[in-house]
Amino acid sequence: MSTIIANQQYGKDKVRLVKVTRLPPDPAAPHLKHQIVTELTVRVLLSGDFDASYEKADNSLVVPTDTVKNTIYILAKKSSNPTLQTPELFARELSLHFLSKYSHISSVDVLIESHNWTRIQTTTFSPVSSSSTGTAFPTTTTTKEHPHSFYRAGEDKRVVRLVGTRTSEPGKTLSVRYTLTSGLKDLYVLKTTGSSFENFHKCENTTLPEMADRIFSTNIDATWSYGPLIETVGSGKSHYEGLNFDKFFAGVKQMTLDIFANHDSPSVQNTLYRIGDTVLKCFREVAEVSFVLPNKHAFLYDLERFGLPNKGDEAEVFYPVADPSGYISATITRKQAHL
Ligand SMILES: O=c1[nH]c(=O)c2[nH]c(=O)[nH]c2[nH]1
Repeated sequence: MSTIIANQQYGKDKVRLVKVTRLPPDPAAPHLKHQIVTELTVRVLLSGDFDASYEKADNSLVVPTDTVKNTIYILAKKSSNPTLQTPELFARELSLHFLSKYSHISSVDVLIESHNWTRIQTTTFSPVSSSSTGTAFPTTTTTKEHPHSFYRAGEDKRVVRLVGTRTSEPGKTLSVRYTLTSGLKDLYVLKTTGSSFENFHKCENTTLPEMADRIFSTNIDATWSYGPLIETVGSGKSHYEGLNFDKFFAGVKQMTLDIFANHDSPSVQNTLYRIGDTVLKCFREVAEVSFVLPNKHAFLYDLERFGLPNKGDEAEVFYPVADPSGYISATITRKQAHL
């Protein structure tokens, strides 16, 4: 006989949902329909007393993955964070729902990706005629946020992974220990200078030249965690309450962009470290932060063959390659004071 020892989880993956929130009309412009949109991709995996379903084909305790999917949509409708714009809060609602409704579930693993729908700024164009040519050039006059139209600003996503584990006896007041990481994914950035890679290790296998100036392009994944989070339902005691997740997300994204842009990078490794160090200095609540920064290479195209200079200060034409890329990652935390 065999036995299950790990990874006993099942549930629904890639559940896609869009939620539209209708805001109350503005008395000054009641005809405008002010709305908010949130698009999420959700995975919910359950663990618990399910060995019999794997080992004995006994489905009596198996909450169908179809029910899991329905529950995601039902809670999206009923959420007390109605816009779903803070995915950490929706993840907690999902986790608490499954743990409180099904006493044989011991742990709920929720993964949410929130897609980057950004409100469109519309502009009123006033055509201006050029006196010499008579051509009409559009010049902008006013810009305003559109009440209900959005564009996908990028493939970057806000991500949350929450594992809620029951710490109380089934049937008693529910206490939960959460492991929570927030993050951002696929933040694709590029700088055309202000990046170098020099004085690296060399051996007979090395062909890479010293690079005093290069393109730096990467697709950033960052995740950060908050230390232990514990909640006893109904007690008013929850570590979750005091955390401003939107502030952390906006802050980490902005710090990442600022340091990427402003720091003269001697290597991807050092830029990664500087971003992490800044996040930990600015946000005491963040216990550790992890990054994955693929180094997406763009090589100089050899135009010398055609008598065209394309090196050093005259380097202008490059060819970006999808594969292979460098892969630079690290998890960073505060140094412990020595006792
Ligand atoms: O920033 C870099 N780090 C590396 O480790 C590396 N290796 C490489 O070939 N190019 C680069 N660039």
